Amino acid sequence: MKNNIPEDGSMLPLMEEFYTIQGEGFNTGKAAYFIRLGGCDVGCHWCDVKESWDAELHPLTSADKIVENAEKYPGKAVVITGGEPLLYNLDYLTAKLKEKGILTFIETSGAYPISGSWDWVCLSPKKFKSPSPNIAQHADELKIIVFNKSDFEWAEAHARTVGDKCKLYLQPEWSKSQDMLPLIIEYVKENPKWEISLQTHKYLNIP
Ligand SMILES: C[S@@+](CC[C@H](N)C(=O)[O-])C[C@H]1O[C@@H](n2cnc3c(N)ncnc32)[C@H](O)[C@@H]1O
Ligand SMILES: Nc1nc2[nH]cc(C(=O)O)c2c(=O)[nH]1
Ligand code: SF4
Ligand SMILES: [Mg+2]
Repeated sequence: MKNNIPEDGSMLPLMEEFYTIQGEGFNTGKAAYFIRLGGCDVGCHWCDVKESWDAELHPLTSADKIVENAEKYPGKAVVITGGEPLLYNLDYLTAKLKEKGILTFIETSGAYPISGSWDWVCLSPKKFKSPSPNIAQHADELKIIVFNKSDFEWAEAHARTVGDKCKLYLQPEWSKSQDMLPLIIEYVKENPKWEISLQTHKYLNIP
């Protein structure tokens, strides 16, 4: 029990859940049910969901209830995000989802050790709190947020930590997109192992 949150993952602080289209990265364009867990201590100054940071503001919800909600939708994939979802033990939630034939995708900074059983791991490491040891080996996708020029070198350092099959994405920080996109475009043309990821849901005006 940490802050009244059971460590077996049976109850999780749920900020919001919504059925939408994955807007970012490899799975862009696919229908998915998003489960956003509250709590994050990474502290990215440009984070687009700062309301998620304080776990205590988000009601503890049973993992069974979350699965029951996810099951109602025709899209058979969930994205577990936050906040930082790996603050919690996700073994129980992901096992139940998979029992129901639902694909499990995660969005994580990697700041905490991996738990859960995943069909797709998007690792988006942050300068503000380094990824935990070995998490890079689990990444199917490395998604680096580009806030300034120095982030390209930082991206390459992280690319050296992931496996050969890991997809590599550069995603502009939303408020810096205008300035960073021309640099990202040139970078990808010169270094085609990288691809561009955009937050397409923000252009589409969907959650
Ligand atoms: C809000 S985070 C939650 C999951 C996890 N804490 C993480 O950072 O990966 C979801 C995704 O949004 C990205 N993101 C957050 N704020 C952003 C911003 N202002 N511009 C672009 N991407 C952003 C993160 O890097 C991450 O890939
Ligand atoms: N449509 C949509 N796609 C997303 N991909 C990652 C998101 C996130 O906040 O984790 C996100 C989100 O908030 N909405
Ligand atoms: S790690 Fe993710 S949720 Fe936490 S502050 Fe950074 S972008 Fe926001
Ligand atoms: Mg988002």
